[in-house]
Formats: sequence, structure tokens, C-alpha cells
Amino acid sequence: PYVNTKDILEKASKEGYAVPALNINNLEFLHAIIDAGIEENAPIIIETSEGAIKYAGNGDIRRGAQLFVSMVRAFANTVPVPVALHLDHGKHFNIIMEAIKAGYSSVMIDASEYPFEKNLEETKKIVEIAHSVGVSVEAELGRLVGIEDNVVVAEHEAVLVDPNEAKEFVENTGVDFLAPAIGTSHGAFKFKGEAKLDFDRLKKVKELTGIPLVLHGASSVPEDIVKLAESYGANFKGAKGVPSDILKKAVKFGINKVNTDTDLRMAYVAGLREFLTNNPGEFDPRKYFKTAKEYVKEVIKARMRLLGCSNKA
Ligand SMILES: O=C(COP(=O)(O)O)N(O)CCCOP(=O)(O)O
Ligand SMILES: [Zn+2]
Repeated sequence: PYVNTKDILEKASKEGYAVPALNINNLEFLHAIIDAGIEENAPIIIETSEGAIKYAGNGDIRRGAQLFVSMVRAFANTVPVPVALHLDHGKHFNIIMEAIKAGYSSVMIDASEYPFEKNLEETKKIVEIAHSVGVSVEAELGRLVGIEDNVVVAEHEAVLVDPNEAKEFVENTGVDFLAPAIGTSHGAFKFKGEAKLDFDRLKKVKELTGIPLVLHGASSVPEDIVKLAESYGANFKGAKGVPSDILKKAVKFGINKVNTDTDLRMAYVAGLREFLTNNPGEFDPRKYFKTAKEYVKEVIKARMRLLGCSNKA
């Protein structure tokens, strides 16, 4: 069934596990996600960025939002696990409104680039509108930047979440779930040195807010997938993600939604390169996307098991 993201995350927060939030830009990744959720009997959170909505609508925002809602609802209404659709990194008021009108389960208002007060104002405005029509809201505090050992503490203070601000922010905005910046960043090149997250900060945010928390930039960039893609011509030199043990620790300290996009993209391109190299005569898209979808599904199933949401549907 098609559900509200908040229902999935409240249960996860209460029972101390996390659910991957899986980005899509097309139909094939949706297939892989749905199959993974069914096979793991796990709740499914699908998310689309503003770029994905523009891509799917071929430039038209309303068309893209409506297309994703109809695609996801068509699958959600026919599978035995709960499925939610979330707008990821909503930065533009008009796009957030189109997502709400189209029928998204939840939206993120990402005003984290602004000073605290403006972020709070923008978030409060979206919460009022979204809540009036039963849509839940995610917001972000702090910036998504990898924290390096040799960076002076002051810089960390400037970019990572301030737990006391988080408490004030949640109380004043009524936001349903929060993304506290604790040292991750988007993409495949997250850390120059060893992967480090600020767990003390995370623990304090959870204690002070008590709401479901979100980890952005949480892909692990699995070694085997990188090697496979590189054996078929990819060049992902220097790729490094969040190791599994660090992810598990983040869940222990209160993370409940784990944004995962890069790992899906890497698995897909590895499968595609492998298939195309080994099947030079194939040109049927129902065939040459199969391996790619399979690898994405396996990456998602492993992540569902790691985060503890398998059999939690
Ligand atoms: O946090 C993440 C993904 O983190 P990851 O790169 O570690 O998978 N996300 O919110 C996904 C952001 C995708 O945005 P875009 O479609 O513009 O590229
Ligand atoms: Zn993100």
C-alpha cells in the first residue's frame, strides 16, 4: 500500500532500526527497489530530487511530479509492503508545491544553506502548508561536507549541526523528521582520509529532539561494485563511501532514514557495462537493463538487512 513516510519512520524510530531512502530517476530503478522490498519484506521509501523530477518530466515540473506519483502509486497499490514517495532536497517553493499537489507522501524543504533563522522560517512555512493536507516534512540543519581530521574545530562548528539549535528548530517548526549534518557528503568521493562521523553530535540531537533522523550522503560505495565497473572500463579512482560498521553505529545513535543514491547508480552502471561488453549483439532494452536492475536490487537488499528493516514491513 501507498503510505505516509512518517508512519514508516515513526515505527523505525520507536523500534530502533533504519530504512533506506532510495532515489529514482527512471522506471528501471523503481523496479529494482520494489523487487528488493518484496523479497526482504521491508518498508520502501522512494525519493526523487528536483533534478529527477525535471528529468522525468523532460523539463516540465508538474508532469514529472505527476508521472512519479502515478508510477509509484501503481506499484504501491499492488504490493504487500508499505511504499512512500518523498521529495528529496526541495529547494524551490514551486517544486515543493507541485510535489504536494501531485500526491507525494512527504517533502524535504532544504534551506540548510541559509542562516538558522531563515532556515527555520522557510521550514515552518512549508510545514504549515504540508501538514494542512496530511503531507509530512523533512528539513536539514548544518551542511553536507566531509569532516577531515586536519580541519580546525571552528570549521566543524560552522558546518555541522548544533544540537541545541536542533531542539529549538524542531519545537518551532513542527518538522516531522530532521537531517542533522554530522560529516557525510553526497556522491562517491566522501572522505579523503578515514571515514568519520560526529556521533556525539548525533546522540545529542536524538536526545534533544526525539524525532526520526535522516542521514544524507550515506552510500557505502562497495569495493566489489567499483572493481566490477572498472573491469569493464569505468574509472572511479578515489571513490570512498560510508563503511557498513559506521552506518550501523549511526542507526544505533538514532538515524532512521538513510539516503542512498550513489550505490544504486554504481550498481546499475556496473551491470550495464558488464552486459553490454558480454552481449555485443543485444539491443533490446528489456534485456540489456536486466543485469543492471539485478545488481541494484541486490545492493538494496543487503542495505535493508544491514539497517535492520528486513521483515519490518
Ligand atoms: O543523500 C543523498 C544521496 O547520498 P549518496 O550520494 O551518498 O547516495 N541524496 O539526498 C540523493 C541526492 C540526489 O540528488 P541529485 O538527483 O540532484 O543528484
Ligand atoms: Zn541528500
